[in-house]
Amino acid sequence: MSSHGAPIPMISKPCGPLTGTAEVPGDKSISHRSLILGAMSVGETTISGLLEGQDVLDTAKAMQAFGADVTNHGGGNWSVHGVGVGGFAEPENVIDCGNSGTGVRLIMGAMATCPITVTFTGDASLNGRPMARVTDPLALFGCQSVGREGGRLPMTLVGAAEPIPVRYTVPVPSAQVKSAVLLAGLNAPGETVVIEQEATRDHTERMLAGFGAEISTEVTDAGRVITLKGQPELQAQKIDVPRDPSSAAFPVCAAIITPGSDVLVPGIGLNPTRAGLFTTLRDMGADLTYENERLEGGEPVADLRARFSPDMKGIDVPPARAASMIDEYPILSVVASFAKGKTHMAGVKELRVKESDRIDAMAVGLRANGIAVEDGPDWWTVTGLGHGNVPGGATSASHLDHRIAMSFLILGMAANAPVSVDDGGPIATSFPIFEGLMGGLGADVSRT
Ligand SMILES: O=C(O)C1=C[C@@H](OP(=O)(O)O)[C@@H](O)[C@H](O)C1
Ligand SMILES: C=C(OP(=O)(O)O)C(=O)O
Repeated sequence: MSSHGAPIPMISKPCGPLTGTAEVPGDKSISHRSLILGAMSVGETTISGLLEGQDVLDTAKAMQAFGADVTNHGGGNWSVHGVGVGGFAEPENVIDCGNSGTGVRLIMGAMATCPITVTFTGDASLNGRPMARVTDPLALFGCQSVGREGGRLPMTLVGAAEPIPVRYTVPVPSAQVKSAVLLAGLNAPGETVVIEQEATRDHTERMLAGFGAEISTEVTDAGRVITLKGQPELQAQKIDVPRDPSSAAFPVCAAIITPGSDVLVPGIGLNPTRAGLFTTLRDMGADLTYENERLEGGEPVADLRARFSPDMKGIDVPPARAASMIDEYPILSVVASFAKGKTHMAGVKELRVKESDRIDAMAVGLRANGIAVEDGPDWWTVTGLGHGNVPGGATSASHLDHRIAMSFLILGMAANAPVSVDDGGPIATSFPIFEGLMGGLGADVSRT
């Protein structure tokens, strides 16, 4: 992939209606957790529908380096023979998590209460992202760390030989921080308690319960209080990874902005901690319906039907919804460009510390394509021009950020002139079949 290699410039040209069925790959968050929890279990965990994006492949490789037996059986079917809670061996080499914040932060948590020393690194994007948000709470367990200035990778962690349990209030809305603390708590005696003021994606809690840990969540005035009993024996599971709502966002939004489109995106999880974008699109007046609503593995799932929506209006996106759509703001800003009026997005400071500063990356790129964007430290406003009025025509920098690259390529499908990105390589981290899938619906996306 190009975050370690040559850039892959790409172009997206205005296209006719997008039609057909878009089967998006497995959920990235659940795929990482399946491999990590499988590696911390006793017995063989089998996984179907694993996302085979580079982020997840890097986590698979890491689990192998910690002593788990990870096997790819083909067709998205994988198995992990775990080493049990506290059973991680010391890797012989540096752990390279590539572009993945989820991978590195969850793995740091998982090793922090094992008596091993591990050095972590990543690509230029990951090595610029803040890690103190994870190493600060891990220090409370007794895990030491030393990294570059500002708590950046490469970084070495010395796991606690005699970990103590922790009570920790997460200071930023982050499922990665919450999950790192919970995974560290697995190998500490007694109860580890994590308090989050804003609800973030709850896959770690749900999956830990599925693997047999004693974990409970109480909703209080202080927020969600999550209590985990340490040192359980996790039991291997059979996991069927659902399709990723964050990937579904791209064909859904493409259909909404491209004249004449009608696209079905089947089997998408509507866990309320993930589905904020779809609510927002409906609030803007998008023609997005949920068909065949059902429960799968205890989670709400539906087939999404997205149709061209010429009459959308800009809205104020409620800040309380931010955590449930945090990865979807870049593509929402593209849809907002085709709505009439201003879309205001506030309470989104976290966007500045993702694979790129996503507010800045989108603001600069949208302006170059003829859209007015204002921004401040934790907010931005996009002034939509309505359908048929978005100029396009520019080449944008993707900053080693898959969501920025995909968002601009979707913009090009409905703008008046083609839109290019300097590097589509990072798309392989989360959505390796993006180009073929969008092409199959009728989009004109290619490498230049
Ligand atoms: O826990 C996870 O799987 C993720 C949490 C979010 O990050 P933060 O926890 O930093 O908000 C999200 O942006 C990321 O894509 C996946
Ligand atoms: C923020 C993201 O991922 P990560 O933090 O795992 O790099 C993302 O996929 O949008």
